[in-house]
Amino acid sequence: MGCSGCRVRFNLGKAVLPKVSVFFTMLLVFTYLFYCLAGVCDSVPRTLYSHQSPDGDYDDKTRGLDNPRSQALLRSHLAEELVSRWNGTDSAESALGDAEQRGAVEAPGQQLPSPRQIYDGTTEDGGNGIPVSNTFGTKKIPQAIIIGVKKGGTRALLEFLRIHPDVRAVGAEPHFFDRFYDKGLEWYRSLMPRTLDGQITMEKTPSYFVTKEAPARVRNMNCDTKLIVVVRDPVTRAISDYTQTLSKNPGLPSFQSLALKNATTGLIDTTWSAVRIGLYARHLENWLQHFPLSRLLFVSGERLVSDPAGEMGRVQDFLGLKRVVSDKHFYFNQTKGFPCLKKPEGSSRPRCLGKSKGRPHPQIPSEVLQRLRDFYRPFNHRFYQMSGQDFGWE
Ligand SMILES: Nc1ncnc2c1ncn2[C@@H]1O[C@H](COP(=O)(O)OS(=O)(=O)O)[C@@H](OP(=O)(O)O)[C@H]1O
Repeated sequence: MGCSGCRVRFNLGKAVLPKVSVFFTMLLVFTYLFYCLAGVCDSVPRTLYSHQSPDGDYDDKTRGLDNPRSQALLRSHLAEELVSRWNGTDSAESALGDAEQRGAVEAPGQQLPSPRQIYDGTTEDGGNGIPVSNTFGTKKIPQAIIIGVKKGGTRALLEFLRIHPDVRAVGAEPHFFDRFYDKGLEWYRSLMPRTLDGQITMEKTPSYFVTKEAPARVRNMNCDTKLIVVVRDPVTRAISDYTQTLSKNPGLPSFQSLALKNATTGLIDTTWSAVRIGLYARHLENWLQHFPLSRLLFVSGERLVSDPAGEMGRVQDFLGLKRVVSDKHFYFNQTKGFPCLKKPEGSSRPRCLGKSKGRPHPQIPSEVLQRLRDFYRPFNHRFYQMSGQDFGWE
């Protein structure tokens, strides 16, 4: 009896099953299309999270994003993703480093990276190995910008900040306020990563600090923008700047022939950008025409190397962030001679910034160094007065 019943059902199934399965397939397809049209598919996490939870558990937890617990969870996953971004720094950094160097030698308007390339931090090969398809949150104009100085340690600061779960930043330098201002604010905003409530959007473009028009432009965007300047002894900074250009143009004249107008008189050539950028007091004057001092934070490039956690504490306070980035995130890499990020919990290996950061500098004759120190001294003192901080450069 049981057997015949089965047979009957089996026979019946044989005849009806194809139609039923077509019906259910169509039903599933239409339901899916309906949900997509209703916009639900857009909120489903894609590549960024799919690898984190193959069992689909993560999707269930993150669907209700207006729930603060879910947002916190998502932020912690973003933090993991950002830490792994640092861990991929060697490959990513060479692309970024190249992009930065290109920026130093190319005319404005050339090699404009696409918004997606800028967001990924890969302006050339597009392949830094970071899955970025975060579809949560909204793109906002930055609330805080690292405006300078070139070769001050701006990349290190940005990368240290990026491990903070409440910071989201563009990988490469957008150069909006100096080169691409005519693209408009919407273009600029489109370059930004998406942020959730409570997260800060940031970017770094060190040339803003020395761009005459930049302060008024940033103020027009938002007069409450927080501005961070990483400053470094202007003599070392100039040599670092020269070293970068030399790495691209091995035939470059010597540092001293570029720094001095006349070797006999020892007159400094202030038209050389490597020298001019170090006149911090002059550039700061320009910014103070448009922003109160309280909107600016000066980070010591030297202390960012000798005490990264200490400087990061100040930066996080200034940005109104919880002090998440601390001592436990850093270790000093003897081979590189710089602080690097430790292995973050549950993530992969420790990483340092790439080869273009922390390069050996050429030897400069001591009398040229002395001449430059004498030249910068009054400007440095003026800068200490204006900023209310003594950076101890001598
Ligand atoms: N943790 C860590 N690792 C490596 N390098 C570090 C770090 N902290 C600060 N620095 C210093 O950063 C200098 C490069 O500065 P920037 O990143 O501002 O350069 S750039 O303007 O973006 O090209 C770079 O300059 P050079 O030493 O001349 O290469 C470094 O001295």
